[in-house]
Amino acid sequence: MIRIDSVTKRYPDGTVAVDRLSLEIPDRSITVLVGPSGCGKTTTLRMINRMVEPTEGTILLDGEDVQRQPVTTLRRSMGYVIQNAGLFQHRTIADNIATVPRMLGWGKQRARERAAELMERVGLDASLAKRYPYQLSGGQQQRVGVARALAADPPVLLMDEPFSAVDPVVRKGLQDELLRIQDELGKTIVFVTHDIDEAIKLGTMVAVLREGGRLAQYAPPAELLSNPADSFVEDFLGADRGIRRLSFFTSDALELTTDAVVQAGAPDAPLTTAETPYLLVTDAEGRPLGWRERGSAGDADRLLPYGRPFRPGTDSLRAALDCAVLSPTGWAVAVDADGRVTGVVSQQTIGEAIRAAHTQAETDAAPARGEDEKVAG
Ligand SMILES: Nc1ncnc2c1ncn2[C@@H]1O[C@H](COP(=O)(O)OP(=O)(O)OP(=O)(O)O)[C@@H](O)[C@H]1O
Repeated sequence: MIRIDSVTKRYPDGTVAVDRLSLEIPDRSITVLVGPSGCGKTTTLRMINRMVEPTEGTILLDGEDVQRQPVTTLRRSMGYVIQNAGLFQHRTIADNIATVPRMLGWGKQRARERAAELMERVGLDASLAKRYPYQLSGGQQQRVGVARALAADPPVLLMDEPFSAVDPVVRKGLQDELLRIQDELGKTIVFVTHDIDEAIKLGTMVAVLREGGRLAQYAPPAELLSNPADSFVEDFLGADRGIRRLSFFTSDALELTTDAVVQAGAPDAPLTTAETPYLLVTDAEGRPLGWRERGSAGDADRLLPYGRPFRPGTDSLRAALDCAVLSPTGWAVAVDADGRVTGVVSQQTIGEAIRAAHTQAETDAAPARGEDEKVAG
């Protein structure tokens, strides 16, 4: 575990970049440092691998002060990824990835095999191995940066705004890839970003820093969204935190109804509990085609679009609500992994599920707060 214990960094010109920061960074999870420009994120990250030395305080790695460890040994246990990847322009992709293994004395063949293995892991086609960085897109270069940092299999990855320079679509791909790699490899990752949405998506724990390098809040993302510590954190989280919080609630408890689902060509189902004036029409395989009004013939070309369906359990309540809001009927369509309709659900039912999820979250949080009060008392 990495423990940052009351660390301060004062640069020679007097700038206090980090002010008495304490953080326990859990093993095998992603901890995100987020905050406005100049709040000391990069300085904090660089103190972990001693590219910057603290003025006061200690940083412990597995209980040992990093100051007491030789810099080279320390850095070998920590992969480092930066914005724009920082690749060696005169070396091929494979050689870039194999840099650290070669430095560690691995043979050429073994290092090359490791590079090929990592290219596959980060989603790069093997045909790119012999290219040079300038022959790759920004997103591909960033993947190479991640592969290079993983090459010697270090337990820790330090990532400084690694995805900031690419467009939103590529960025989303890189974030998803990082979460997948993290699931497979279980690294301890410290990730710096100024983008709160990225922090909320990636972080198991999120440290929000404010200017002057002071910690504003350290909490799991769902807790940040539900209980921002103060107005600074609240402003930093942005306007629609209530909606974003719904991403952390599962949709698997939503009560779906199949009463309003009919196959193309079938007559209306009798009015039942699902008293929607619309029926969802599916094809013979059960895939959604669109909505038709009760009593209408339901020609395929006159159906109302059903919007984007959601998958109960896999997708969150936010996704379910989004489907319902986008649907012209106000009902969301639920599908299984094969895209077959498993039922429909109204905005009203989703609203009830949201209220129930909030109540549950508060009940779950209450005993923990009680414990705190006991300790404080
Ligand atoms: N070598 C240095 N000498 C003096 N001041 C520095 C030095 N490096 C950083 N600073 C200052 O320390 C503060 C924190 O900088 P740091 O780069 O850690 O912030 P950051 O949160 O990573 O910012 P950004 O998001 O803009 O990259 C800033 O005020 C910066 O100007």
